Amino acid sequence: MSLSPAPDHLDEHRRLRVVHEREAVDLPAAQRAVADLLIALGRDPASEHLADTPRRVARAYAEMLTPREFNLTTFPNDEGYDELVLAKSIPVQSLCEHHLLPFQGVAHVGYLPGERILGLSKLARVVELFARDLQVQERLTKQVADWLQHHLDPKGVGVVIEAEHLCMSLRGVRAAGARTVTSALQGALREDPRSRQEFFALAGVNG
Ligand SMILES: Nc1nc2c(ncn2[C@@H]2O[C@H](COP(=O)(O)OP(=O)(O)OP(=O)(O)O)[C@@H](O)[C@H]2O)c(=O)[nH]1
Ligand SMILES: [Zn+2]
Repeated sequence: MSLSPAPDHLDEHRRLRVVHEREAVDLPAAQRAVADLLIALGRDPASEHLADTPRRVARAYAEMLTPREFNLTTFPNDEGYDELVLAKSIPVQSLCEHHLLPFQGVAHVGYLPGERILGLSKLARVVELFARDLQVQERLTKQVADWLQHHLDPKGVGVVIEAEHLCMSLRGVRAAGARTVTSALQGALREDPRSRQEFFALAGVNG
């Protein structure tokens, strides 16, 4: 068996440019708002220590809320691979929409291929596409599963996210170390108990 794809095979690679459709962050307005917040917190934004803080914070939020663009590259599933493909422990960093504090952890994203298989890195890119937003973990989990089902049209999709929310560890209930687990399933992983169990076993979660 040759490891290099035949030239006509290369032509069948399909790329879909994925860009996010969210409103761009208004940096000057965000900067003014951070300066106002510092004043409200009893701090002096004109002091030498804090002079650059509004600009830094505005840029930090803009970065955390802006996913990178990417190509969704798929390949024909010529060998008819029909077992699970699972990317485990993809880092997830997002912002809780209630407190604007980070939540972070890992995502396990799997699918049962149909006609096409996906470039492996794209599973992590899809997680980032939805994580760089103001989120709740449940919505993030479901958006990743629904998007993959829609764009890849596999036989099934499974997503598990395990994350620690800083709003639950630094403040409020102060339950440091508590991790929240959410899952979203589509297609055969949702309908077929054996596939579902296999997905949760491979992801390391008791389904
Ligand atoms: N379901 C869900 N809740 C979240 C998520 N992130 C944060 N929360 C919760 O959102 C809730 C907001 O509750 P509120 O009572 O309005 O806010 P709060 O007074 O700051 O709540 P405490 O955190 O309990 O002090 C809290 O229970 C948070 O733990 C998430 O991703 N999913
Ligand atoms: Zn929160």
